[in-house]
Amino acid sequence: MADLTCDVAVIGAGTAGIAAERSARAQGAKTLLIDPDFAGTVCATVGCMPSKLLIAAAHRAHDARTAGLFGVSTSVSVDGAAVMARVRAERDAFAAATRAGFDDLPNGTCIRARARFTGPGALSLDDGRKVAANAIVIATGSHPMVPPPFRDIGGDRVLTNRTVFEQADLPKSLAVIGAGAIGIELAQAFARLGVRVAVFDQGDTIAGARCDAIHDALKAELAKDMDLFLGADVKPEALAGGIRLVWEEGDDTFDRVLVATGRLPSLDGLDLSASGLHLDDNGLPDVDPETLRCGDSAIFLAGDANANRPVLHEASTEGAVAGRNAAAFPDLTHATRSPRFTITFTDPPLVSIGQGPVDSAQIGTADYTDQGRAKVEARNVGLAQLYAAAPDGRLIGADLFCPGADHLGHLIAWAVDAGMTASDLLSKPFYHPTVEEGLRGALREICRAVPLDLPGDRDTGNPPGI
Ligand SMILES: Cc1cc2nc3c(=O)[nH]c(=O)nc-3n(C[C@H](O)[C@H](O)[C@H](O)COP(=O)(O)OP(=O)(O)OC[C@H]3O[C@@H](n4cnc5c(N)ncnc54)[C@H](O)[C@@H]3O)c2cc1C
Ligand SMILES: NC(=O)c1ccc[n+]([C@@H]2O[C@H](COP(=O)([O-])OP(=O)(O)OC[C@H]3O[C@@H](n4cnc5c(N)ncnc54)[C@H](O)[C@@H]3O)[C@@H](O)[C@H]2O)c1
Repeated sequence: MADLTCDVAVIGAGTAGIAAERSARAQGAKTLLIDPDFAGTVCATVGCMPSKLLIAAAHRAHDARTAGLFGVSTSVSVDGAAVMARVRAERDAFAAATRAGFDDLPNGTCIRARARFTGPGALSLDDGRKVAANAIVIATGSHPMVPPPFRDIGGDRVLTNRTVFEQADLPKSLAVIGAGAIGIELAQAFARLGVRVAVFDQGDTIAGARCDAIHDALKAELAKDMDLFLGADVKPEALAGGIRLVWEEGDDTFDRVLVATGRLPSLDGLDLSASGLHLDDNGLPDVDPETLRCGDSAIFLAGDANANRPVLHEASTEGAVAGRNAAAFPDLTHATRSPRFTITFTDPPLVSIGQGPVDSAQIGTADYTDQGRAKVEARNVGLAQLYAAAPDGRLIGADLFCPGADHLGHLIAWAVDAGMTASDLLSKPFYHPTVEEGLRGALREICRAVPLDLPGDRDTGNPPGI
């Protein structure tokens, strides 16, 4: 006999879980939202927001340090304790706002407990209560994967995203293990705040960059602020108050190590084997990305927990789709997924949209080292590559590493999503002088190669100035 019954039980009150509960309730379902902490989301507490707060401080330091270029003199000093205090204060406000949202849920919706499966529609809570649900949404997120040699060291010398923002002050030196999104965003931020930083990755590619020209530009830009060791097999040794790293070509000692070697779906402890789901060799169920349904069950898997698109807007979308379908089960709606879209918040940002160079018939390149607005701002680095399909020049994706790429990336993602051709986008107004107009060269290149008519009433020149 269950202690709690509902139409839809959502496990995990993060971004995907909150969206799932809201969407299921909007369909008229009686819902339960189960979480041991209700601490706020990973995004607000130890993810997107504190990392962007640290990056914002680094931008200020960098702008102040480079102000001399514009004839503006400043003397820059970084108060590490104040930097970290602001990160935590603003982060706490974001997390508090998220937590306040739980108070608005109907009485009895929030269940503070850790859940595990005891059957296909049955959960056991760690407070001893039993839950029976018509459908269940798993939205338990992901956690940092820490390789054994670093895990074994322990203490406060080995940091992850869960602990790095709790540091009272900036370290003097920091080794970052893993040159993925987390690693390079934080590495560049700490370096620009005056920390000596070295980044080590066992692979040869930084942040999954998909094309050589972008990777080269990214690597060159990062190397201005830090030492980069790619293809490095690095071993740690604990020292009193620090940590020594040894790799093939050398060794060095650091105050702290930040491990950012990837994230794993948080499915351990859910006893998925009792759920009736068919699990693959990695213990993962098969998930339909359009319905978020696992196999032919009444169980849905959304957000980082399915490891498909582990970024925030996708967690939110997947939660909404899973919640709606769980409430309507077995009457499922298939969602149209938007193009894949990631932004890594380096300076300049690294952006990847939709399909990459290997899938594209035509590539158009925009060089930002000689682009008007970029030069005005002394941010003239990097490039953008736009990808189009044959035979019509329809835009299918892009890679960018250039000033304003986080905003340009949205324009391109929307154009890809809308099925626009290079000619369609080129016919839109481009203000001068902006980084947006830098894209016109790449669009024209695609139009000429397809070939597509260039919009007749637009100027075909693309000077950096004027
Ligand atoms: C440092 C960092 C920076 C990032 N920056 C960005 C960024 O700039 N932009 C971006 O788009 N994405 C970013 N991300 C990724 C983004 O944060 C995640 O994709 C998103 O937070 C995933 O949301 P979620 O709902 O899947 O998981 P979460 O928000 O982690 O929620 C999972 C919830 O499940 C609960 N839970 C776990 N197990 C159980 C259980 N057995 N029973 C009950 N509850 C359970 C947890 O307590 C937690 O509340 C970043 C991530 C990190 C780590
Ligand atoms: N701006 C953003 O949207 C943003 C920012 C941060 C994180 N995220 C999300 O979080 C996810 C996880 O980020 P992440 O950076 O931890 O993972 P990641 O998978 O992106 O990168 C991990 C890196 O660590 C390397 N690595 C793995 N094991 C190693 C080892 N033993 N020694 C050295 N290097 C090793 C890998 O080669 C890889 O380059 C991302 O995929 C992204 O979805 C997004």
